[in-house]
Amino acid sequence: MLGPLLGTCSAFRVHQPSMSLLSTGHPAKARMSLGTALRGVGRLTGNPSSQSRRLHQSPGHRPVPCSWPVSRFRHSPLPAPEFQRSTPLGIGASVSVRSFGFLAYFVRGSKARRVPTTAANQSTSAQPRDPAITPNQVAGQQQQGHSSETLPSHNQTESAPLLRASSPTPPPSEDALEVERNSPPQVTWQSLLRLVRLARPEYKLLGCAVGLLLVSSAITMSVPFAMGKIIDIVATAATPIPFGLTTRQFFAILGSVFVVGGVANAGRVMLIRTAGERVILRLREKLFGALVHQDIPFFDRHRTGDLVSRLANDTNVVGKSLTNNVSDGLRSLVMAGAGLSMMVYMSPTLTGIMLGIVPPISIAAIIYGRFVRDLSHHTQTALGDSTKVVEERLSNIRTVQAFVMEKAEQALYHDRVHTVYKLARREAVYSGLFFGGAGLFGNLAIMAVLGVGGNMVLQQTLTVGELTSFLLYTAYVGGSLSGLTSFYSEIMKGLGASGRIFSLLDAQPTIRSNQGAQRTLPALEGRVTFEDVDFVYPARERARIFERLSFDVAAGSVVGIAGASGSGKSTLIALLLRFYDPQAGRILVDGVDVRDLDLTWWRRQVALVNQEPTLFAGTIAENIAYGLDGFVPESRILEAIRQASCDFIHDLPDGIHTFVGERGVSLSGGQKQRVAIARAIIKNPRILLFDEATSALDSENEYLMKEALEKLTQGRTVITIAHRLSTLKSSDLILCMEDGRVAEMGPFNELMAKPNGPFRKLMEYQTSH
Ligand SMILES: Nc1ncnc2c1ncn2[C@@H]1O[C@H](COP(=O)(O)OP(=O)(O)OP(=O)(O)O)[C@@H](O)[C@H]1O
Repeated sequence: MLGPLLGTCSAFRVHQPSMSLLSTGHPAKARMSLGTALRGVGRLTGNPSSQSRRLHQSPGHRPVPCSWPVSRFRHSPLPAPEFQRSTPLGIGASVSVRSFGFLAYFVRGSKARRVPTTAANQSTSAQPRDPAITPNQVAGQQQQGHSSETLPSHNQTESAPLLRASSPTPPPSEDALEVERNSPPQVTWQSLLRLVRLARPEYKLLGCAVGLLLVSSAITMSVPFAMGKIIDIVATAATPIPFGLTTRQFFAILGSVFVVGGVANAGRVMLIRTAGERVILRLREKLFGALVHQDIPFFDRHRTGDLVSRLANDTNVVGKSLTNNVSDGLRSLVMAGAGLSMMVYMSPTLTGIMLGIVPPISIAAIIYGRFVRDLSHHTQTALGDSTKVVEERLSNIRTVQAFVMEKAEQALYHDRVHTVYKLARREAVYSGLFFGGAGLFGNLAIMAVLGVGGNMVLQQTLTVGELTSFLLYTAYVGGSLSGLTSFYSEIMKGLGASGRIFSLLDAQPTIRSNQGAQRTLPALEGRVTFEDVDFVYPARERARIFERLSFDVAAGSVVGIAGASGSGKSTLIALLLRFYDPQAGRILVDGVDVRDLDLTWWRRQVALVNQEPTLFAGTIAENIAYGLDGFVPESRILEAIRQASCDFIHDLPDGIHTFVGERGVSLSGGQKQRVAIARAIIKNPRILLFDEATSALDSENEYLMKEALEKLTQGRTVITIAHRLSTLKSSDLILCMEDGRVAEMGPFNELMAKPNGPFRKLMEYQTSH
């Protein structure tokens, strides 16, 4: 009796790889992985140089606004080990482990909901929020199990809010923001429907794919039956070939059917993936569009790393869950149903035995699997922490090397990776026991079926071929059930990811262009008035910046703003540009409240040169033309370069087509500032805002720039934030800021003539230090 049974077993083992090839649904399963995420980001990044060079070729082309920091993704969470994966232990292990996975889906599903964002999101922002805490302290605290996010902010100890917002939505507290960031999204029927609606435009592709899926699944499910028949034909000459076919004809037909199955499967995979990529493409475009239109308080609340992760990872998860996972789930459903029916058809007794053994073992496996999975989760978290160190230190390598901290950083990383190693080692031991046990019990279950089935063969109530078919169907059903469990958890992941995406898509900016009276002023003169302005930053509502701030800047005048660091000089500019709205009071331009102006029109009247000018990865020409619509002639760029005294550009080998690197890294601070000034000048704005725009220039270049700027400022209102005496001297009017209010205001000489005046004291302090 054992002979045929062992023969059956070994035949199964030999055939298993080829069967798994036929059952392409599972090997082909696309799971979210680090590689996928990086590929996604790679696509987003594109080739900046090639993109940027097109500026002057295509009218309407705008420079690439930014390049995505690929490094932020390098620590994307690695997928946790999946316990339902087939093992090299043979059929028993494969069947039982997959079956355990089926019952374990509740565990994974709930976990997927509990941990919506993992190391990827945490690790992207390792900046300490409390300025009093150094990076090393942060690192130390993280090592003790606290992430930088949980560090108490010094503001939390401050007294109750000084001001209440009069804006439509009250600013959320920092704690509330933390909760918002960490809380899992709501999974409801509406969100499920909304998720499904994303795939609606792809219904043609998906419909064809489902048709092909049914064909390929039907053919795949005929394999065990056909194999059983072949074994019976070969083993017993008495078994007739169906439909009176010859052996040759039988194999030819079988081969042709398999070819059809292969073609159908290939078509299914191609169509499904194409549909998935199209969903991802649309989602990414929509999401990026929504993000760039958000107001600045939104970006104060959300960390860039989180947003990038949603754009790259979550869109991918959603696209895949709607297409690949649904297709795989459907395939699993069809195959599990058909397989179980065939099992019952072949032998109800053996089916009963199988169903009696697997569920109890599966329940035990769920409990153990949960324990091992939690261990794995700890390992992933520790891995995320260690990745944070790498990312932060490598992106700030100049600081690390300048402070000769290489060895200290190495030691810190050593500690982190050793923690990961210890957890991973523990996980390896328990996982080994898990897989070993699962394989053993699976094989025991198979043995039981073989024992009973063997007896049935001896009693001639079952043929050897039928027993083989039965075992093959068992394997197929096991695999399909496993597919169904991952289908559930993938859909859950998709729902979680779509919830995070929808929350961004639904976010309504409080400051946007299509609100208010949307006025434009035909002849803007440029008078700027602050009238009793109260302001707190929404993300830090307990720290008042301005209280009843009032001043008036005449049209066409040059105003210098002085004040100690942190006195709110840059905040003035942020308010003027409507990055924020004041909670009380008004900001007027030519007597009109800026909130009544069309935002796009208003921002086009103003040009800003920042303290730390931001250049984008692209050429100098593209950076200068940034903000202009349509085709920009080279002559216009050269004129702006001349006006901004950017002569250094002509000495560069590629001139205005020199690539400036990410964030303009290949230019010096002074050169970047001059390019930024050219970028402001080319806009020909009515109001020019300089936020310490010449601070990075040496004395000679500052002098040259000053001369150039004097010409440029004629006929415009210019507001200059400056610390340097030389810059302030040439202003028509000086505003000296102190404690959120204008402490003093007047011409330079007048303010300097007051022996104890705040401005004079500030200047004296600066010149004596
Ligand atoms: N986005 C923000 N969210 C919360 N608080 C902010 C934000 N930006 C600035 N602040 C705070 O507002 C205050 C004023 O900052 P601001 O940048 O206007 O000062 P400043 O006078 O320009 O300083 P400096 O001369 O050093 O550039 C500071 O206490 C700063 O910490």
